[in-house]
Amino acid sequence: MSLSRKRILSFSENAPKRQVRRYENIARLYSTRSGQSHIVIPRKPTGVVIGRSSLCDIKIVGSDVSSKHCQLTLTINNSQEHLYITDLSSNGLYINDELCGKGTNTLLKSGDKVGFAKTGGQFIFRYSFDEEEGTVKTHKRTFFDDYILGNQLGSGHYAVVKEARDRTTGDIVAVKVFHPNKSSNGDTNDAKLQQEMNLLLSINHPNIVKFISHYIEPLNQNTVSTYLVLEKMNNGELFQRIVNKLKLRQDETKAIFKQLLSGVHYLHENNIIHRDIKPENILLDVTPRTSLNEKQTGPWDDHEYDVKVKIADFGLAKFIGELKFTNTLCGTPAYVAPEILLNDRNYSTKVDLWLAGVLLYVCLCGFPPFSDELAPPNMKDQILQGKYAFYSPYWDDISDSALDLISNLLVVDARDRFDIVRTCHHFWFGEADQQVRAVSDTEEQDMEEDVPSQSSSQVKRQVLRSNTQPMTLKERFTSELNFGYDRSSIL
Ligand SMILES: Nc1ncnc2c1ncn2[C@@H]1O[C@H](COP(=O)(O)OP(=O)(O)OP(=O)(O)O)[C@@H](O)[C@H]1O
Repeated sequence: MSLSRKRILSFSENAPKRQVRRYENIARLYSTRSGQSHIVIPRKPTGVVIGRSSLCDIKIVGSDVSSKHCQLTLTINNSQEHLYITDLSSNGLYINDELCGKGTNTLLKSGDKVGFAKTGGQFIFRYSFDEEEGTVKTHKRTFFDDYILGNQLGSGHYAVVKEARDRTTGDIVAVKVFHPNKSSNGDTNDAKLQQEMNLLLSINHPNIVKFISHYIEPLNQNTVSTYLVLEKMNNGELFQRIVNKLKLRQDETKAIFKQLLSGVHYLHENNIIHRDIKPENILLDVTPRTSLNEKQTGPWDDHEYDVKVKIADFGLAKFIGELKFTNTLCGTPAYVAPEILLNDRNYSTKVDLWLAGVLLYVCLCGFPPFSDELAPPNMKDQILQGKYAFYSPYWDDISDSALDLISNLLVVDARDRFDIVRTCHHFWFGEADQQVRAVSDTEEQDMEEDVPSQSSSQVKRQVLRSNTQPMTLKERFTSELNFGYDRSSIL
């Protein structure tokens, strides 16, 4: 008889007066020491206690093992069984060489190393359904089955973002780990959510950060953590590019916007409204130039061969809840469309065009069109009234056609605002980059001919009040750094 069989017997023998009940196995602990027996864990609904006492369900030996060292508890989450291990010991329970701490609950994953104090031995934990072929029950793969988590890339309001490596392909991805949420109870909303997730998973466009997969991992009996696996972008955010350069050239902005609007168009065709387009959510992948003779794909910096622009964070409300998402948007209103501020539930895809207008303004002059420095009125009222201007000297060298486009995007009444198709076809995009790069007298003449007279009346060039000074993104970023960096409060 094998030693592991003996362990099962010791489990059954602990209930001599009751009917001996045999439970199916749920997992095994494989000893890392040769000669030491493995432990078989039964699927006992009331939990399994492991310790030195013969009253335990599973008895283990070791001078510093506590009489009740730990308890394993079975939970079912999203139709999936998991075991939690609770540390009851005085001398320590170790998971993956880390001390758990008395009273703590830890979710066990296949491959975890479990140590019982110093003398109780070390074991590798595996769920039975991970290793038994032909069983009816299939173990839904967990995030940790598929990926190895790496360094943190950053953090936002709702999540931390980490790098991870695909265990099978070796591909590097970005993983958004959302702050823990209450676990669901499998109601009909789950089916709807799953449907919406499937739509997000099907989104495939060169200017949208690819959504690869998602996992809902239980943290304990009541909470879950969602892992969103995303294509990893390698060169940071548009935000940082604007901060580094103070503002972007017109030709560069145009090349970035052509890509960005192509992504927005695709989202709108799929009935997805982003609602949070801002420089932090536009990520970049830069391919360096191999030599200065290599022809660039666009008006990029000298060392850059190509800059790919991708929109991140679409469909976020699905993961964090509609109310929380809208509240967060309205908490940092520089980029919020008026209809969202007014809590109009009938908002449309036009919301994203307002945001594109704000972003275009920021790219070209380096500061946002609505801010408290420009008060009165306060920022919220500036947005609700559509009160902004193209201040001299910041906008002096920017072509009228760019101003015309912004004027057609920052329109409070969404019905009168440009939609994505009109925006993509705006004549600013047709202007030759060469002309825009260095504004010349000839160019100004050419553009005057281009600009329809009706649009030029909307262009509001204005001289700033003498006591007003708009703060650039860079100045906001630097001053926030001095007071402890919370980027979410910058814009
Ligand atoms: N797919 C990705 N590839 C590489 N880095 C990413 C990716 N997604 C997010 N990041 C980085 O992770 C950090 C946090 O991103 P996250 O989206 O959580 O926050 P945010 O968009 O900056 O703010 P919030 O979500 O609060 O609006 C950012 O610095 C972002 O650049």
